[in-house]
Amino acid sequence: MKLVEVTLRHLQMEMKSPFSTSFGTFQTKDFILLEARDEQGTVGYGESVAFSSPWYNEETFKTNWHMLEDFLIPMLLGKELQHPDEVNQLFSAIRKNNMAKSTIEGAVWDIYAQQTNQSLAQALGGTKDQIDVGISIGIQDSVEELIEVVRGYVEEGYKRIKVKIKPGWDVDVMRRLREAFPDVAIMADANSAYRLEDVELLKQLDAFDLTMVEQPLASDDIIDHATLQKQLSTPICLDESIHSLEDARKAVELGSTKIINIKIGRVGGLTEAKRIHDYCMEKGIPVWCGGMLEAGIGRAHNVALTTLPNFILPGDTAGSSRYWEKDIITPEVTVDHGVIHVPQQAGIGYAIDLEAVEQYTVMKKTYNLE
Ligand SMILES: O=C(O)CCC(=O)C1=CC=C[C@@H](O)[C@@H]1C(=O)O
Ligand SMILES: [Mg+2]
Repeated sequence: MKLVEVTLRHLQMEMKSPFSTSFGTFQTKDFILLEARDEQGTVGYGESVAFSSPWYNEETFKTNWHMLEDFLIPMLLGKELQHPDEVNQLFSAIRKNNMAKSTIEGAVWDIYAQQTNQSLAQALGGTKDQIDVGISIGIQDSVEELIEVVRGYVEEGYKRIKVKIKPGWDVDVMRRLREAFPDVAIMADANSAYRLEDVELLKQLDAFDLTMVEQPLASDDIIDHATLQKQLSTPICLDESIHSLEDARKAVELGSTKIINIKIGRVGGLTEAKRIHDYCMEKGIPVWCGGMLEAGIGRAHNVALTTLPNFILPGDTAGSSRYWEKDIITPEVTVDHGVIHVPQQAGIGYAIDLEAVEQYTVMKKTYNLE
């Protein structure tokens, strides 16, 4: 496999409804869709999950474009590859910039799966033909509104409900949610909104039988989460703190986390995501696939990854229609009573919808061998 042409597109899509977290509200998604073609003419797609501003991590739409244009595409164009894992090795010479790396690595995995005539799920070692999924709900204007939104998704059959918490929107909200839904799997995502000094408040969450509390402390912390976990009965799940297999190993060895939210972009691609999955399976640490409000290509990669056996907790891969009036893939990702049926075709199993892509394209640039 040898990439001979890569096209970057700036796509702009409006979310059906704004998504609010402890860091602010998200409505318009500006992101990079990457199309790679190899010498046999096979085309693969990757999607950058970097947001326009660096609120989730240090990467942005613009830093990703710069890294792809000036470093990552030139490193891969014309390079003979036997397996997508080689991309992870090649990119180890570049510090961080995981979401940029993941964008092109995902396209290489897509090409590889097509050329070996297997689904991306099979190429990754996936074992499931359907996956359980949950849904992540942003901060609402009132608890009453949150309860109604949750009720709708519970009735749709989503297997787990994730809600955002932050100081002033936490214990009372979770108590009222648990009272309204005594038997539903509920988790909370704090996006680093708390400090170790908030331990007494966070301990109050133990009363609500949450499946986990995600990333309560600083986004680059592992030590304080270990101290906090010793005082909480609710399992801590790390998201932002885990950028690599090494981070996962340190967090598990220190007891900082009992569950890991794997996001392909955050860890630099599917190869590293699989390595973290395999390590966690060996250590008895369950994982699930987080979401970054992806469009259809990123969503398709999440579906494939979630077929690996240690993805035993429902992830955040809700259906396309939850986010977009019209997604960039056909068919769209659909959820059937909390279950996604995994496509078995070669590659990602969803076709690109070029009409929708053109509709959302702000600009594009093609890079090929000189
Ligand atoms: O894609 C989805 O539906 C999940 C989105 C989601 O919960 C998040 C996306 C990005 C940052 C956070 O707000 C949050 C997360 O941390 O998991
Ligand atoms: Mg999170």
